[in-house]
Amino acid sequence: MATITPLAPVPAGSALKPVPGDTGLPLIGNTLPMMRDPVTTLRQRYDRFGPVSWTHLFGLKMVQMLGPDANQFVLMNRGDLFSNHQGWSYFIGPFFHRGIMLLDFEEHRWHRRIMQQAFQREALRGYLLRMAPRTEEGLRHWSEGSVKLLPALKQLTLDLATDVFMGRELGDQTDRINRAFIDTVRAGTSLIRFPVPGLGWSKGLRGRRVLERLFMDDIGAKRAAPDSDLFSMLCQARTEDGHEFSDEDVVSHMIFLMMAAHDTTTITLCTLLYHLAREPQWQERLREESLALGKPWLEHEDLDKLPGIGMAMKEALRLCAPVPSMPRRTVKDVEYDGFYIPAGTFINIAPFFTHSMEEYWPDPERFDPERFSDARREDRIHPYAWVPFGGGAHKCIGLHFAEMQVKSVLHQMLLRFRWRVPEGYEMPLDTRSLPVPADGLPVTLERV
Ligand code: HEM
Repeated sequence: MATITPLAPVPAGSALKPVPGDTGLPLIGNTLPMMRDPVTTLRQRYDRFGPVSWTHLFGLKMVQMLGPDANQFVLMNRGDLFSNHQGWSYFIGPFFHRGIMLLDFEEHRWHRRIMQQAFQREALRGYLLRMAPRTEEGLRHWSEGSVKLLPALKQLTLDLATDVFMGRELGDQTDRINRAFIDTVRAGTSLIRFPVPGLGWSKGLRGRRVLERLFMDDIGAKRAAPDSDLFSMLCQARTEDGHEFSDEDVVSHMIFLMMAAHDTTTITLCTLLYHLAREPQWQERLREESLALGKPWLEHEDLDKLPGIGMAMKEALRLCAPVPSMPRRTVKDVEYDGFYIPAGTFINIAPFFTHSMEEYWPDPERFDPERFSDARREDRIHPYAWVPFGGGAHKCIGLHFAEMQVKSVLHQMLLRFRWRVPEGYEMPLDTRSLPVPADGLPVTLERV
């Protein structure tokens, strides 16, 4: 077992403890086990070191702060101790710079107040109205038999995003834009973190340029003829005191938003559909709920009328948090749980891990949506035990959008298809970047 080494000496005379940890392998540290199996790796570290420890990851010295208390401390960020910009930029800065999640403190609050206008209730109602017929059109092309759900759902959510977000069809650009998104997202966890032609980092930079051009080319027309899509909403968004986004801001926010929305909802739908395939009694229960609603499409006022889907979605987000980690960097010396973390340290919190802690979640690997029923509400054990959308100032601004989209797609899937997987099938997860089914999630579809 590797020797335990302190992160940094504590200041003279301080009663604080140094953060314990180990370096892992030369050069790559603990990157590979963390990418291959983050939950087991973090569990081993938690059992060995406790909730705060450091190691080398992705070329950095990084402190893992594990469990709900750490989530709360970091996400609430009292005293502006942690920078989002410095944490996330290391991973995705070249590809998503000036995205709202990469802004800090006063500047972030300024942008968030403007962006909030595009996520008001009325705007959301409009997005759902656009989304529902699009979903139906997409699903109409799905045929019975064997289907890989990951690519099919990715295509569906991208089609939805281009309409609901951009207000237009991509036509023959679809594949190129899809590729650009995948490349920008994947580039963040490249092992080679500089541009080498053909490798991830270069592809990510090229993806960013493709997306910038796509939005910049459209922005004049959008400003001239606004509609109910998100791109228009960002162009029009203005606070009461008259603040609004520049063209460059709108483009950066659109690139970030498309990414933030596209992969996360696809992952949530994959997790849901996987568990519902393994547990047909749950699939039937949700289908009955959707049939009882008696509507082919969901409208905004229907969202709370499907309690089973609501619980199942929460459970899917617990079992597979689409944003598994949230990196930050300390901008001041931090004291946490008696430990000393100096300014300039990269830290990480890990919803993926928190959601699998048996200390908080009985039988954590089991798909059990009833955990979230009024009778049980296991998430109430700690306000930061269930954190798929983060918390504090950077809490996901699109969480209601995500809820709408997942419920809307699932409702239509339930009415149209039954789906199953072979007895004993377990979905392998590719956790190198955001967690996705490594085999594309093959299922058998039959019409209802
Ligand atoms: C199930 C789907 C989703 C999940 C699990 C999710 C998760 C998250 C998480 C964990 C964060 C916080 C990251 C941090 O603090 O470091 C976040 C931020 C954000 N999300 Fe989501 N998200 C989802 C869907 C969406 C959608 C659909 C949109 C847009 C339509 C969106 C837009 C954003 C934005 C703009 C931020 C940054 C907010 C800020 O920094 O102020 N997300 N999301």
